Amino acid sequence: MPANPILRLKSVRKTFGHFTALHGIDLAIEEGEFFTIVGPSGSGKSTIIRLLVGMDELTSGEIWLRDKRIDQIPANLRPTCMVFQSLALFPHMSVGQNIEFPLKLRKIDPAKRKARAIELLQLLHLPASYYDKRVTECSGGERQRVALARALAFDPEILFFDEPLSALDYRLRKSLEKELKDLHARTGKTFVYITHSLEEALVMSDRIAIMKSGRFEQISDADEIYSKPVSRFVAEFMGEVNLFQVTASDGRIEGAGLIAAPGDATSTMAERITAARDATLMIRPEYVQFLADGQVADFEISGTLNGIYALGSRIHYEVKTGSGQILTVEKLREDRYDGSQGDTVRLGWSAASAHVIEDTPFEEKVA
Ligand SMILES: Nc1ncnc2c1ncn2[C@@H]1O[C@H](COP(=O)(O)OP(=O)(O)OP(=O)(O)O)[C@@H](O)[C@H]1O
Repeated sequence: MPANPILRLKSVRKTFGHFTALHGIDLAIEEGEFFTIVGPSGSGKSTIIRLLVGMDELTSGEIWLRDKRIDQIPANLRPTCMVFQSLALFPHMSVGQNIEFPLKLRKIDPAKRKARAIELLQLLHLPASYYDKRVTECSGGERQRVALARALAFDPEILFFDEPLSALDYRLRKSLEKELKDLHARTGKTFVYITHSLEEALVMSDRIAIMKSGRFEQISDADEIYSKPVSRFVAEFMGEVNLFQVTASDGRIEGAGLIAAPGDATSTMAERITAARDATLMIRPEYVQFLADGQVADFEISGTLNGIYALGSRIHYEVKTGSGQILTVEKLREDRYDGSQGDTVRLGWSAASAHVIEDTPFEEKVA
């Protein structure tokens, strides 16, 4: 729970007829944080943003901006700002006029407006000469920057982003991700960003909320979500993963052909597995080793090398176990495993690199 939240959602529910899009969610976002909400299509990301900026009404619950309740305040009076997915720049205006628009609304005099617009162009790495350029003559990436400059000209308390990069090509998206992160650091503003792209979330965010069917499954930093997911859903959403349904009795872990070496390393895990109603052992592909003859590991499993896939700098190996499960092993190109399809292999990993998922859904509690 953040110490100094700028934005708080308390039991926010949203229904459309009989359908519940948000199930009473709680959330607190820290001042100056880059907070990303990520989840599959239809999980409720846009619904949250629409409620936050006032484009739609809550069914029940409250939204607070610092110590002020804002859910009943009309959109145009909320001190927040949204960068739309479709940019909504004024096509008949120049870049400068677009950026200055919010300042003009506030009746700031022309010389000051222009100075601020040029400052913002520079902040967004656009040349000052773009001030007189027509928006229609800008590229897609440049328009995104102009839209961001205009959003910053509003000087909002919080900037909301609704998938602003989704329409751009891969290279441009990658470079704008880094620029947005950098912009966040330079402005010190609070950014709330929604995306269905996990990669985007990982590159930019201080914290990530994973959404599923109108609820948050987990809210944490990227590292924790990746290495300690609270559910199978989060584990799989965060990338390639090997999962084993396991049970434990008398300190021994069993399941799906796994061999767990008894001892200190696995006994704490065994206790957690015994206590859990439904436990899954998780190991990411990059932590799995091909074991040499005589080599031992905390966890071991045998199988047949089923496929080898070169992915540029990395190689993925698919191994089929005795129970028919397909496991993935990832190696860097320089650490490639020297084997061929059809080989019998032994895989192993340490208890420290594995994680037990107790499959209890997570809800952040807000005081
Ligand atoms: N006006 C509406 N009337 C009825 N159902 C709606 C309405 N708006 C959203 N929904 C439903 O609410 C759920 C959440 O929608 P939302 O747009 O928030 O999802 P999302 O996570 O943003 O998805 P995407 O990534 O596809 O944009 C979906 O099942 C959607 O069909």
